[in-house]
Amino acid sequence: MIKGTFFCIDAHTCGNPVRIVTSGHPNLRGHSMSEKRQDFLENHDWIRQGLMFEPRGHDMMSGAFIYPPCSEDADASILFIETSGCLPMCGHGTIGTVTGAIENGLITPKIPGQLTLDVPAGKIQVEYQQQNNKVTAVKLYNVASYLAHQNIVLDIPELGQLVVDVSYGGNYYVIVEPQDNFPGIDQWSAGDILRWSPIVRSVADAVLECIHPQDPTVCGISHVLWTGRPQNLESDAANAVFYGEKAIDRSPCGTGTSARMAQLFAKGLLSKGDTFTHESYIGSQFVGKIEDEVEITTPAGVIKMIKPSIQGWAKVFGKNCITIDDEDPYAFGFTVS
Ligand SMILES: O=C(O)[C@H]1NCC[C@@H]1O
Repeated sequence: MIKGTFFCIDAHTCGNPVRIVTSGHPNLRGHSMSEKRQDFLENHDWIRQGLMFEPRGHDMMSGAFIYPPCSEDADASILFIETSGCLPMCGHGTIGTVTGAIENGLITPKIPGQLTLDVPAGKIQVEYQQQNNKVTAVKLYNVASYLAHQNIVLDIPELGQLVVDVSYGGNYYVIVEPQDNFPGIDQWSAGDILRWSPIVRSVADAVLECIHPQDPTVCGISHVLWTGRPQNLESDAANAVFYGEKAIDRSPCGTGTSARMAQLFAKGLLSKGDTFTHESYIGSQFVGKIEDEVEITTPAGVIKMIKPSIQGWAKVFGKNCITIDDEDPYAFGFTVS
C-alpha cells in the first residue's frame, strides 16, 4: 500500500542539499511552528524518515515543507526536516527553500524581494535578489543568538581534554577551536571529524544544560562546530559543522555561523556592524553580519544576544516525485554505521 507521494524540488545551498517538498503535506496541529514541529515529530515522522534517509536520501539530506503563515504579518512558514529530526532553525535550508520557492512561485511575497517567515525557533526576515527568473542571493535575518557556556573542559575518551564553548544560533553548538588535542580542521580529515564529533556532542550534552529561555522545546546540543584555517584569503574563518549521525555540512552553516558570531561577540572579538565571511569544509562561503544587539530578560537574569544576518546562494537542480510505499522494506529508510 502506498503511504504517500511527495513532489519535491531538489536544490543545494553552497553545496549542502535542500529537498523542498511541494505536495503531500500533512495537516499539522498547533498555532505556532514550534507546536506544529512537535505534532509532526509525534505523528508524521515517517515522511521525514522516508524522504531523508537512504535509499531516497543520504547522510547529509535536509529539506523543508512550506506551510501557510502562522502569524498575521508573515508570508509563509517553514518546517525543516533532516536526518536528525526537525531542526528549530536551519540557515542553509532557509536559503535553499526561499530560492526554490520564489523561482517556482510557491510563495507570493507581500513585498517583492522581502519575506517574513515563521519557523519553529521564532520569526525570521529574508531579503532576496533576483535576475530574470533566478534568485541570485538570499540574506536571512536570523533569530537572536547567544553564547550559552564558555571555557568548558570536556574529557574525551582516547582524545584527551578539549576546552569548548557552547553557543546558540537557532540550534545549540559545541564550538571547538584549535588546541593541544585538536590541530584545526585544515589538519583533520572528514573521517576524523566524523569519528570524534558524536563523542564530543554526547559528552557535552551530558554535562551542560542548554534550554532556550523563551521556548523549552528548543533544547540540547545537536551540532558540533570545529574551526581552523580558511582555504580562501578573503574568508575571516572556516568551520566544519557535524550534524545528525554522519553529516558534515557542505555549506558554511547558517545557524552555526550565527552561533560563532555570538561567541566571538561575547568574547569581544566581533562588534555590532561587523561582517564575518565564513567558509565551509569545501570552501564555500556565507557572509554573516552582526546587525544588532538585544537583551532578553529571563527568570535567571538578563542574557545579551546578537541579531545576526547570513547571506548566501542556492541552486535548484532537479524535480523529483518520490513515493513512500510501505510494501518496500526500506520505505522508511536506513542508515549504516
Ligand atoms: O545552515 C544550517 O543552519 C544547517 N546546515 C546543516 C546543519 C545546520 O543545521
